[in-house]
Amino acid sequence: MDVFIDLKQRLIALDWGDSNVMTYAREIFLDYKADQTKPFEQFPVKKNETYSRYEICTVAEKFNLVLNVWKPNSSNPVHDHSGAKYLFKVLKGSLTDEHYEFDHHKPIGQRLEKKSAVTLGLNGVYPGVDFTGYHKIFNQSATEEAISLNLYRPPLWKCSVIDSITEEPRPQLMAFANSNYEANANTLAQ
Ligand SMILES: N[C@@H](CS(=O)O)C(=O)O
Ligand SMILES: [Fe+2]
Repeated sequence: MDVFIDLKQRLIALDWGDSNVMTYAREIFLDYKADQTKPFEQFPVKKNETYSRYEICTVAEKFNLVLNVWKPNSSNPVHDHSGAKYLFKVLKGSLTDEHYEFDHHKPIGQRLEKKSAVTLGLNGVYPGVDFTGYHKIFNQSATEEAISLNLYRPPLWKCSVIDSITEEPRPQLMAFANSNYEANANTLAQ
């Protein structure tokens, strides 16, 4: 069952050349309601991972849609999106997004400065559409898994992670827990 088919079709129908497209995508995200009848069992956190990424849809040069499934008490490292803008919606549990400023010229221990934080509950949608800096997302719950649906424009496939010890940016390629999800944008377009 493709629980995201309607959402994908609405996103694909947008004009991705329009500079306001993320605002329209945000409206679509606000409209979309998580179905609470256990539709996410097909997306477990993989063994040895604290969170797993599932590719839901990629439309080259336009956007990609990624489902992130977070174990209790888990976080990703502070990272950027290589210039891609993003949005996300909480489909299960609650998640916090912290934004940081990274200054390579400062001494280690002071290079990352927390600028803001937002915590979103079920069906909460990230409030911005323009942020392209450094951030991390985490699940503060000690007991509950959390799930977010993240949208990136253009598609996110690499980022820079700030190493927690050296505080140097380290390039990283995004790996997906599903390598050939059946319902990609090409399938939809046919
Ligand atoms: N791009 C992040 C998820 S989010 O922070 O946008 C990751 O894969 O860890
Ligand atoms: Fe991110």
